[in-house]
Amino acid sequence: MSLLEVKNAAFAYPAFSETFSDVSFTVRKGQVFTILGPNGAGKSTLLGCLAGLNKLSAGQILLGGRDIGAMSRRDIARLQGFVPQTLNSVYAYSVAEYVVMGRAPYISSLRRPTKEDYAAAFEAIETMGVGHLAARSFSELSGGERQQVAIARILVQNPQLILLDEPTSALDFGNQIKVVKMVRELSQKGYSVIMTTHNPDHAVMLDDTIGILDGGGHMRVGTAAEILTEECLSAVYHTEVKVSYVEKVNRNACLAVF
Ligand SMILES: Nc1ncnc2c1ncn2[C@@H]1O[C@H](COP(=O)(O)OP(=O)(O)OP(=O)(O)O)[C@@H](O)[C@H]1O
Repeated sequence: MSLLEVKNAAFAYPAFSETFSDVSFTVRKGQVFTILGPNGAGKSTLLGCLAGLNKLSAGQILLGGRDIGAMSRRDIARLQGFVPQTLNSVYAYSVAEYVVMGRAPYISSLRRPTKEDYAAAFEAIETMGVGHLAARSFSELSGGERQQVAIARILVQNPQLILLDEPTSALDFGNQIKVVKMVRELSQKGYSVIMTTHNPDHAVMLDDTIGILDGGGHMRVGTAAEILTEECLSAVYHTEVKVSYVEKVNRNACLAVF
């Protein structure tokens, strides 16, 4: 059984025409599914549907075999962690307090986080290389630092499926690659990951399944070799793209003609 099954999904914001329709794909344990597509194509909206936050107008999403529309937030959170694109914090939580909240699906409302919960939080903070930020206030962090801390919180939540909405958007060149490598490592450990990105090279590096939204509400699903072609990328991004093998890095690179 697939961990996630998306069947003929469609979504429309109230009073708007459909953002996307007839989107179908499955994600199994350990699989990375990268979502590409131009600005406004519906990547974040689709991720919101997969997280159970946006209600489909047609079709069905099954998480662990259950219709996500019929699941409680707590049940969803035990299986799935979501890092949205914008990370606001109204309260002045420290990074450690923010990350330990990832344990919430396992802590009853009457219990405070234990030493073990904090130990798991500090381990995740170290894994993300942000140990130096542990005592800082989350609301004072830069956008990129918040993204890294938010991923640490998801690691503490220990879900089977991790949804990352543009996890590299605010990151410098080195930290982008660090996050892409971490996604690959998570999949090797058996986590399933769905992430959106504006950089097709990230999909090349992850070399797994890709769904590309075309800006007209349709999603094409396939392997990196099937989707990351000059024809497909040039058509979807409305700019001439060349895909070239680069021996020095031993992979294809997607290059915009300038
Ligand atoms: N709350 C809303 N009400 C109405 N329309 C919305 C709402 N949120 C988003 N949209 C519209 O839905 C479409 C898809 O938006 P979405 O944010 O999902 O795109 P995206 O592919 O994630 O874009 P980007 O790459 O720019 O982040 C856009 O046309 C956007 O303007």
